[in-house]
Amino acid sequence: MKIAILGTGYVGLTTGICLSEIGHYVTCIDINEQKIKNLQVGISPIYEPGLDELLVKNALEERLFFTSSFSEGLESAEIIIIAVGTPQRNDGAADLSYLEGAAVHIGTHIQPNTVVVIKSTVPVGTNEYIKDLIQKNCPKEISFEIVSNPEFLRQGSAIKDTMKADRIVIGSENEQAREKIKEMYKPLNVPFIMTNIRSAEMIKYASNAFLASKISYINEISNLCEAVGANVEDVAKGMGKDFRIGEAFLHAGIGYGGSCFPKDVKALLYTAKLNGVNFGFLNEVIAINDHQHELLVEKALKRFGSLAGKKIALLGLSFKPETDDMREAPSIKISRALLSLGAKVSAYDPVAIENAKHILGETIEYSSSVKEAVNNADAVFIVTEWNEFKELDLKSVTESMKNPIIFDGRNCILDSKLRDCGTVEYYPIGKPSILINVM
Ligand SMILES: NC(=O)c1ccc[n+]([C@@H]2O[C@H](COP(=O)([O-])OP(=O)(O)OC[C@H]3O[C@@H](n4cnc5c(N)ncnc54)[C@H](O)[C@@H]3O)[C@@H](O)[C@H]2O)c1
Ligand SMILES: O=c1ccn([C@@H]2O[C@H](COP(=O)(O)OP(=O)(O)O[C@H]3O[C@H](CO)[C@@H](O)[C@H](O)[C@H]3O)[C@@H](O)[C@H]2O)c(=O)[nH]1
Repeated sequence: MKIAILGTGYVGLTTGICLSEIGHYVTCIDINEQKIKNLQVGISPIYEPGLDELLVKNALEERLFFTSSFSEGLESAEIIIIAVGTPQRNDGAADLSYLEGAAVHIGTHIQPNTVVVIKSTVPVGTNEYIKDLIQKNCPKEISFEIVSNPEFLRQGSAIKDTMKADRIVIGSENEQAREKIKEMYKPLNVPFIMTNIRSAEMIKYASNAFLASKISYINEISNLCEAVGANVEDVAKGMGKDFRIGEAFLHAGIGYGGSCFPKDVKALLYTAKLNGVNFGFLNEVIAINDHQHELLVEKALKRFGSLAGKKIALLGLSFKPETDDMREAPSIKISRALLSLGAKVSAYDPVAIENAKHILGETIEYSSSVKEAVNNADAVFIVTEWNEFKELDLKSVTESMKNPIIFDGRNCILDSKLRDCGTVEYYPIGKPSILINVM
């Protein structure tokens, strides 16, 4: 099939790669000309292990193309997928302006009998609104259908999540359009969930808000564990083995971040408010998460009394491992809080430093290795659970620090590693601190 995708962000690009990988001819279009120029020579705007190789492979096999020309990209497309951003507005609602821009371009170039798919995360009612907008921008009356097909991939494992998805949700009011989208995904051999358009739109927000709630729940349990001397990891394991609860998304830590959970929980809350439904539960989910972001600084203040003049080494900047994405990363709030308390911050991340510089500028120091970041530090904060940090030679880390003190925001250091490292003070989340003094 010939498919056009609008947007070459995480979703547009990885969807384009996967659809071409299963044999379709895909043209990705973006208004950002520099992104397109880079993609045309095989340079990806995002980091994910294995993504560059697949990008180049599919481009060389002439099934994956990039253009900033809408006429070229939309010409002869049987299916047009919209994967543009829907960021958060100041009032919490989803900003639909990129979608509205996409509708104008599609209206101008769409051919009869095309199926337009909205993959961007959009509030209930948006598919109908965008269909009308496309129609209004068509030079003449044209017959086309709209399908809601929300995306559930995670950053860092987007290709795998798409190729081996748990389900594909197709929301449509039209039998032929639904069958066409089923056909497009058929080679993936993934279960389909067929709904009407509004339910498909709601499934996406309900899923993200549920996962965010699960994280806030275990984080609040972890705070209680600390207060009563229990271990949240054992508690999560004991809970998760019950198949009705499940083990996933029960890792306590410094709260969720990223380009989706924060904005999508707020957008669902906004939809509830708009429709007169009191969804106060979500306010608690957000409040717990905001507090978790402050936890490492709170713990350090308790330990040191004052952080003025202290050097804190931040290990990890991206909002999660295997991505260079800094959107809503807890490291941003943590850095700013430390700076406001007079501390110096020295940060290391395997891939996110360039993106972090766009947000934090030169307010913090950037190190090119863990060794450089921790040198003479008063404390280490582990902010992102990169494998590199799990595998650290802790003895050499603590020996080069001024004080061998570690605040682990992701509980990623094994007890056995701590026992082998000599003198250390280790403060995890939701479980007892470990204080080892071999002197
Ligand atoms: N990032 C994720 O992991 C993820 C997962 C599932 C769903 N989503 C949802 O998918 C959507 C896209 O997310 P993202 O992270 O890929 O976004 P992004 O902001 O990283 O990328 C969006 C891209 O769309 C381009 N764009 C804007 N207007 C355009 C237009 N009119 N025509 C063509 N291109 C245009 C931008 O230049 C940008 O490159 C959002 O609604 C998001 O909530 C994201
Ligand atoms: O047990 C857990 C699991 C995750 N997180 C945090 O939650 C955030 C989000 O993690 P994850 O869900 O793995 O990453 P995303 O790439 O943001 O993916 C989410 O958001 C996407 C965009 O909507 C959806 O498509 C995915 O299904 C959904 O998992 C990160 O800050 C994680 O550190 C925890 O704190 N504890």
